[in-house]
Amino acid sequence: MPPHAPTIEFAATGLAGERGGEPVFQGLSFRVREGEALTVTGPNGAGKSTLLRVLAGLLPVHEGAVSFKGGGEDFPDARSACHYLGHKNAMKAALSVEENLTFWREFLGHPHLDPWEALDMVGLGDISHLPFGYLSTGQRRRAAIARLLVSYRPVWLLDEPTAGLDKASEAQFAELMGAHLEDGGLIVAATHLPLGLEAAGELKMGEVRA
Ligand SMILES: Nc1ncnc2c1ncn2[C@@H]1O[C@H](COP(=O)(O)OP(=O)(O)OP(=O)(O)O)[C@@H](O)[C@H]1O
Repeated sequence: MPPHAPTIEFAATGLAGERGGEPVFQGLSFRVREGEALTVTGPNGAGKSTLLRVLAGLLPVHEGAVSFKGGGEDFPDARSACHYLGHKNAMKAALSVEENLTFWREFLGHPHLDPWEALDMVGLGDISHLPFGYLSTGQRRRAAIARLLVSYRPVWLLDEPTAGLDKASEAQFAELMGAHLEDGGLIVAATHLPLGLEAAGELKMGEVRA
């Protein structure tokens, strides 16, 4: 990276989010810079998924702000800079795994790895021709993880990314996250499980509302 390149920074300031007109969290602030990871923890219903959806621009900011700096013309704001991996895998069951990734690569822009290359990285190279609907739960999650690799976005917002993965796939995903951080990306991940990210910061969310 050139010495004077701006530092990438993703931040929330005084953020509040709602669900169904009810407040879920408020007054939440954090800052994550390139190469850094933040894990979001808390009990069921604490608002982790709601927070990630607000950060991704999929739910409105009720109060406060989400900001992204240093992305230049390619990534002028938070919405354009974020990959969002939610609970659902966002793939069409009838299309092959490779066709799904080809669609996402074109849709999301900033093409990065070829679909076959990304599928190799998650250990699905041999079954890229199968309809997504034929895959096992863990294989589906790995295909969804490959989506992060076919299109480049500096911020990875991950909601329980390792749900359904076996130990070997968890370790493989930890390596992919590490490589993304080394490349100057950043990660915000909601999780109940350790993700194998060294030196990740932690944002603890509060108790479930009554
Ligand atoms: N569409 C919705 N309408 C109304 N309330 C909702 C809606 N979606 C979620 N909620 C409520 O918002 C609160 C936060 O839910 P959220 O899914 O963000 O929690 P979470 O911390 O991700 O939980 P988990 O650990 O179980 O995934 C919960 O009380 C939930 O019932």
